[in-house]
Amino acid sequence: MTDSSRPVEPLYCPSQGQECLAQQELTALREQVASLAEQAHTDALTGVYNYRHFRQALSDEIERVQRTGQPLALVLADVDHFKAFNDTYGHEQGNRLLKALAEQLSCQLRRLDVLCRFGGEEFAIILPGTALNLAQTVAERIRAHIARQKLLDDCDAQVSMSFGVASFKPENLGGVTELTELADKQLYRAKEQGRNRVCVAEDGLHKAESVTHEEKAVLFAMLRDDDQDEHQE
Ligand SMILES: Nc1nc2c(ncn2[C@@H]2O[C@H](COP(=O)(O)OP(=O)(O)OP(=O)(O)O)[C@@H](O)[C@H]2O)c(=O)[nH]1
Repeated sequence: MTDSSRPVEPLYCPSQGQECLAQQELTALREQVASLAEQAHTDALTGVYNYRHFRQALSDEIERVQRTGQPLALVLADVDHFKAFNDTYGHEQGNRLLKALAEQLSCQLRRLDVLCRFGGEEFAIILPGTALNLAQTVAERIRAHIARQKLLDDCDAQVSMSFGVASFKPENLGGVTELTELADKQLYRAKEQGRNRVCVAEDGLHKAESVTHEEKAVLFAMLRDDDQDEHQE
């Protein structure tokens, strides 16, 4: 049943007031969409970028390296003995520590660097246009900064972080996963060697672990030749 006494509102009224209202609604909607998009890329606890954003940003940067030949470095940073911190001071205080660390890391970086929470107590820092030796210097500076910082007003715990650094070169095969693994290996070494230190994937490691397209083609040709020789014998 319809209420015939109620005036039917047109979907669109070309009077100025209606247009204004529609414009306001559109603006509000756009803001909501932008805010949702931002949330999808932000870590809720620390406010830095999340893992999803990390993979996207690193992939974009690798593509840029392949186009421009500019250097690119990745740093993985992990809080030392964070479980012990949580056990001693509580999970909430652990959360506050992660927030404080994200702030300290971020204030040590340039605007174009990308700081992300990689997961748990681990952060990733993408350093565009940065060669390996410079990335090592940056990681070392951050390490020293964190180690001497009083991170929480109400807690005297001394906190340190370990760092793994790797760089991407256009001649390397692989992408996001391979570069992340390289940095992660170095982070593991830093932990093994006693923590609160920076370990770096030497250039030699890149070259030894990667094979160019040309080298691959030669290797396959050699294998095919061997195969044919075996069949002929
Ligand atoms: N408070 C808090 N704790 C977290 C969060 N994410 C992960 N953790 C804790 O971080 C701890 C990480 O422990 P481990 O992986 O053993 O590492 P660790 O104690 O830092 O030891 P090393 O890395 O070897 O120095 C675990 O106890 C997790 O529960 C978080 O968002 N908040």
